[in-house]
Amino acid sequence: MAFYSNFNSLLSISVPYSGFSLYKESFLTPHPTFSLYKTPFLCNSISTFYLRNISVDKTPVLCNSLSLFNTSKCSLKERFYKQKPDKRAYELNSEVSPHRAVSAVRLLRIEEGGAFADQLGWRENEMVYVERTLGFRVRELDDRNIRLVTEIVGGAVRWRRYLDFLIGSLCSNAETFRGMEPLLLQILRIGVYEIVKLEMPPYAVVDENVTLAKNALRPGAGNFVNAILRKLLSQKERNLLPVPEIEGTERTQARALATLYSHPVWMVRRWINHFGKEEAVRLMNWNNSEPSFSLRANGRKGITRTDLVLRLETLKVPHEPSLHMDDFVQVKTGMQIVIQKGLLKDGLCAVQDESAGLVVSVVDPKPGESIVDCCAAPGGKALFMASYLQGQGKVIAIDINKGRLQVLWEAAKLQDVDDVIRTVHADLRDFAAENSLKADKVLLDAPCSGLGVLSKRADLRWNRRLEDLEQLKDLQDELLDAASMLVRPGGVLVYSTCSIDPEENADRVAAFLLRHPEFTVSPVDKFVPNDFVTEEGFFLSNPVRHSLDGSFAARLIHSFN
Ligand SMILES: C[S@@+](CC[C@H](N)C(=O)[O-])C[C@H]1O[C@@H](n2cnc3c(N)ncnc32)[C@H](O)[C@@H]1O
Repeated sequence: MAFYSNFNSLLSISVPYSGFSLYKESFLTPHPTFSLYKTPFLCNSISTFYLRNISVDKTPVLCNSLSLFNTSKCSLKERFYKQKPDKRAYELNSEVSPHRAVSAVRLLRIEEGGAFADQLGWRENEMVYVERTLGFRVRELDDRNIRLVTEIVGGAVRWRRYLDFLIGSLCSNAETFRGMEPLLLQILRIGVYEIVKLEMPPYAVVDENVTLAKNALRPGAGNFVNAILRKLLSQKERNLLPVPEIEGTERTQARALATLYSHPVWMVRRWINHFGKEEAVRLMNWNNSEPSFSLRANGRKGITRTDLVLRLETLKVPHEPSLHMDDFVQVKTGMQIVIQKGLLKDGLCAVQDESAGLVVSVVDPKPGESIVDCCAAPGGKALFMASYLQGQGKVIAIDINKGRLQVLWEAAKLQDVDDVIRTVHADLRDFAAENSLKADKVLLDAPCSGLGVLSKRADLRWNRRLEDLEQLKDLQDELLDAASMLVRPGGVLVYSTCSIDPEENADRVAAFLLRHPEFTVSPVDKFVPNDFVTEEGFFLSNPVRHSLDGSFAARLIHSFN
């Protein structure tokens, strides 16, 4: 049995305080369109929290999962009520440091699945969440504040496991840490990250985070933050910060490394297994470093790399030309300025990692060709391929996700390549079964673990599970089979991922070739620099070796008969 919830409906749930996370997860897993609306409030050890439905469609809410909460200890308002427009004008609180307040709320939303850690810049509606969560207004953020939010949020997400290890070691017992309310934990993570990793002036960090906790929660929360951060400072000043011991069995060593370098244990074990301990540590260091971004000059709009460099110089954005791709420029800092000055909005350039550009080099698109991009959205590679066609030929961009496909289409218009792009909203497997289309070139940029892009996608490491990899492998095989049906005799099939995991890459290609003897490997050495070519003739960019995102591509040729 189900009842229905509308957009913006709120559901309130009261549970024993210590079980907050468990109850919340039990509800959110089967109901992904809900997210935590407000920090839970605590009264007599009962925590009441609100979940908001963010789906625009009516969402069925299953009574089975509701009954999860119907134990003797907890109560649930099994009634939705429409959220009233919030007409309250929140009062300005000028005591609270605005970038810390915004960072804490953004961190909270990332953990609840309502925001992404790789968000650059500022979204107009973000202050609404901040005010609702904190119950007051904070001062306007200037450019420096916005940069700090990006840095603190990215860092606190990357270092989450290590920060929690330190915070846990400073709590009087494990229960105190486990039962901590979410906003309080985020404030502590910010404080610990600022002291330990950013080495910011420590007493200011303590004062500012205590003020935030007092105002956003209650005076007792401020005292708690004060106690934890002061203990941490004292340990740091005496060089006594706890360090996980890397000793014992392979498993315990992997656990300690996972804490020290802040990654999930299963990932560390897998990388030690595939690449060895030293390479795994180098990879984790890369993932924890501040990401740099690359811009691709849009030749279709007549913009050369020299033009782009001139614009970046005028804007005083530090940059370096790419060593591997003629149209690309690396930008270490200052992406905020690039966004604000409209370079992306005007379609003059696009944010694209060189590793993604090199995958397009492996496809080698030429004017007049028909190209199918099987998993095309949000469109980085499809748009770059389209720019090579110079108005002749076509790129058929297929994707199962309508919203992301719309993003691709809007970008195609901005970048002036919409004349050669056609979008198709479909499951590739159905499309291949129902269409007799045969293209010159087919790119399958498959859904993957994304383990090659963890420096840019800071929260991804915490969202991936080992089981996901197994499921992805099956999907990748199915999509490869489907993509192969769209290649003409003598045509090219490129399989790519943004993963460095051999099981998603070379192993998938080997399994495909066993099922499809009509395809053979065409080595990629004619298309990318030798340094990126593996022994089997595949393309592989390695974050540690090339200082780029990790990605993989295999070029396969269909026989003529
Ligand atoms: C790695 S992303 C593609 C990135 C894209 N090529 C780019 O350069 O921006 C994988 C895409 O596969 C799409 N996808 C997943 N399963 C699919 C399916 N069965 N059929 C078509 N697209 C699918 C996802 O929606 C996602 O947009």
